Amino acid sequence: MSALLDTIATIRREVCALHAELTRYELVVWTAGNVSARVPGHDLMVIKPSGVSYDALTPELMVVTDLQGVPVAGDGDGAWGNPDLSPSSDTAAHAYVYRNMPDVGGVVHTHSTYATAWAARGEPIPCVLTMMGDEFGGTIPVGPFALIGDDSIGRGIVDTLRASHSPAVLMQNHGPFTIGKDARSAVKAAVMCEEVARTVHISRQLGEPLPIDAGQIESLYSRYQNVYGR
Ligand SMILES: O=C(CO)[C@@H](O)[C@H](O)COP(=O)(O)O
Repeated sequence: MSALLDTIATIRREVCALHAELTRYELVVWTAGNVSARVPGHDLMVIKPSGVSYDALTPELMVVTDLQGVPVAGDGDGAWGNPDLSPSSDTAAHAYVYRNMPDVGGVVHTHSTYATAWAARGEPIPCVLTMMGDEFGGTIPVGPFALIGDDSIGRGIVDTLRASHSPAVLMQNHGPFTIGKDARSAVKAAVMCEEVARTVHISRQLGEPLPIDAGQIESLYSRYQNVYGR
């Protein structure tokens, strides 16, 4: 049990710290965005509390839930988190992803401006930048319109991302959700998603961006995923 408590304490620190990246890269306003991480080897996840300012977040305020999104009380000494706080309102979507994508260790949701502008139009972001080939392996897809409150958003994320290399999906009229092998990777995908959404939008103001050949996209993706940074 103490090994699990140590693991949860570490993940709470990581998840808390990663929320500072959302503000650093200006991906969120007010409290509208969230990071979660799976607790490896357990049917548990750690996510931010709902409606708490980013600058007020501390590791102790992170909420531990099961993979149905239900907060867990732990051993009653408060070591698993503050039982008085509700988990993020997007918890059900994060939990659905963890239940259905076993290799995913982190999930991020933002309403970052340019990516959400594409989502509002329901338009996938075409792969016209080498950075997109590297990180997304092609187009960033659009997921269905879905309301918060049940598994609809999670199902839309999983169904869309299973059919794609992309770790990012633009949920229609809502905003981006990103996944990664861990929470840091999912945050990186959220940062990259906003960056390419902005660049492709600006490019379009100048004319029609040039497509990249599918074979070249595969080469970019393969090098970046398997060689870059090793
Ligand atoms: O999209 C929405 C609400 O429509 C959410 O992303 C919330 O804005 C997230 O807030 P928290 O519950 O995580 O504080």
